[in-house]
Amino acid sequence: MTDPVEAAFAELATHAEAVEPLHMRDLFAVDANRFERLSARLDDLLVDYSKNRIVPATMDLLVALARAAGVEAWRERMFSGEAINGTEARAVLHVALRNTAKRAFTVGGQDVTLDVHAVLARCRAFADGVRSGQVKGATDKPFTDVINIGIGGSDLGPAMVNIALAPYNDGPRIHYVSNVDGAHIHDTLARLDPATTLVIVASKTFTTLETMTNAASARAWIAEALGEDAVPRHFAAISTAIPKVKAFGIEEHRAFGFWDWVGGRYSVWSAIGLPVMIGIGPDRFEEFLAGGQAMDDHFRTAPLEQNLPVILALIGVWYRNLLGFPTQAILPYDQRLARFPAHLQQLDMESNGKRVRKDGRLVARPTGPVVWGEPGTNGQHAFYQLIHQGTDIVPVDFLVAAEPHETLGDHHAKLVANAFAQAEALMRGKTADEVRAELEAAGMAPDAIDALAPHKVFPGNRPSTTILYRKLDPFTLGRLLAMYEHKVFVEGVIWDINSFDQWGVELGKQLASELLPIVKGEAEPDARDGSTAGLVRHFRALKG
Ligand SMILES: O=P(O)(O)OC[C@H]1O[C@H](O)[C@H](O)[C@@H](O)[C@@H]1O
Repeated sequence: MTDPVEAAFAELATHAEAVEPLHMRDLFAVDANRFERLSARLDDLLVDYSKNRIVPATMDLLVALARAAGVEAWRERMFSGEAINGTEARAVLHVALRNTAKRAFTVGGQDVTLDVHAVLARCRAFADGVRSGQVKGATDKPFTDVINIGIGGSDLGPAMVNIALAPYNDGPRIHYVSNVDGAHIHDTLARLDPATTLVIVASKTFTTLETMTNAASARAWIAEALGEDAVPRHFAAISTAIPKVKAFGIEEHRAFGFWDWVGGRYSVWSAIGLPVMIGIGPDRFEEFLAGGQAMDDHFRTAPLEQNLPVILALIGVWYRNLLGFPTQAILPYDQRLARFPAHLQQLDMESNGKRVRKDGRLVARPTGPVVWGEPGTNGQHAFYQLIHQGTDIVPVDFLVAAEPHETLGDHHAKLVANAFAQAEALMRGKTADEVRAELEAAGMAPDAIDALAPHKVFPGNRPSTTILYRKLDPFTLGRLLAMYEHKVFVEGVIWDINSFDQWGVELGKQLASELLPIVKGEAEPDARDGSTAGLVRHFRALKG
């Protein structure tokens, strides 16, 4: 009997042959309702996917693929706390962290709701204390600055949210140090006064080399300036490994826990969000959580055909597997989403950058794309050339707010006009006839037109999805982030991979610990490969 997923892919492959030659210009011309047919919304949040290389029948076949892959059943398995992260035997329940409606979530038969809300209440009290100045440093001064020391999921999520919600930050300034490169912590500490600085060490495992190295340097900075006794007053920690936190010298009442059923890249909703909470306040942080939950409810209950994360995932699968596009650009026309592409890069590439299926067999087709991006309009003046006229097709997500936070002349209208113009240009393109007519009208000689015209042609038919929302407030940011999390989940289900482990980061860590004594000159590189040995020797010679 044919595998139903393979059968659905086979049908899609036949369909793709019919769709590939079609140009979106013509599809819009013949279907006045294409936008209505190929867009979906959740309240103010609109996903316009009509500028993609699909016809309505494509979505029917893709939804059939999702059903064949068991997306609905897997979704329930996730929400019901089953250990769907098979290689680590863990549940995947970040949705339980944004449970503002206090629904019951269980892991291994245990309701985790009380635990989640107990930690949230402790975070809330601590954040309020720091914000009001009740929680003070060792010299009785309130904290003006907070440094979050973490990396990966313990950095990107909160750092991204902090920038996104800057207009709501009415608390201390929040800084993020992640890289083990001493330049990062050095340049951050150089601007700060230890007497008014709180350091949060954020690490799920509390063993990560970068974080522990930076934490030790920050600890020495505090101890040197204010004395060893000041350390407990200037430190807090967020981790699933509370005994390790205590061993570092951070007191239990300053330690905020989370659980192994929260993946690092999904942890901003947990105590890992504490620096955000200190910045914007606990009430605003709860609005962010509520936004996440609103998207969870939508994802769990909306029919697949109208389900925003499912639609985004299916378009992703269509491009990756049927049309063979290798990357996905995230281009927010919202400057405060500057780190959103980097966060989604970790979310998507660490989750779906997998080559074996859940049962260990090699995957049948390509999995996660390379995810990248920068805010518009900046990217327009940098890399959009390739998106418009390069040889690879790059599917794009544009993110646009209807309302800005500031009323500054016509900045926002210009921003939005550019976003819509890019989507239109990618879709329409510019034909050779149009180019020639334009050049003729400008009075160019026929020979010169012949030479220049090919360079000025835009093939068009380049796909984009536009995500339009009222305003980038905490609630909306929560919805956007949860939407992409579920998108990645759905794609992982279709590809039959485990989206919740990350073994691919381990080998480099292992080799770095072997190479450290060699780099330091305490051991010789003879046993390494020729390149590594050569690099070590040249490095040693250069550093003198
Ligand atoms: O929070 P930590 O345990 O310090 O881990 C920090 C990060 O490093 C790891 O190598 C993983 O790739 C990430 O998923 C994780 O978020």
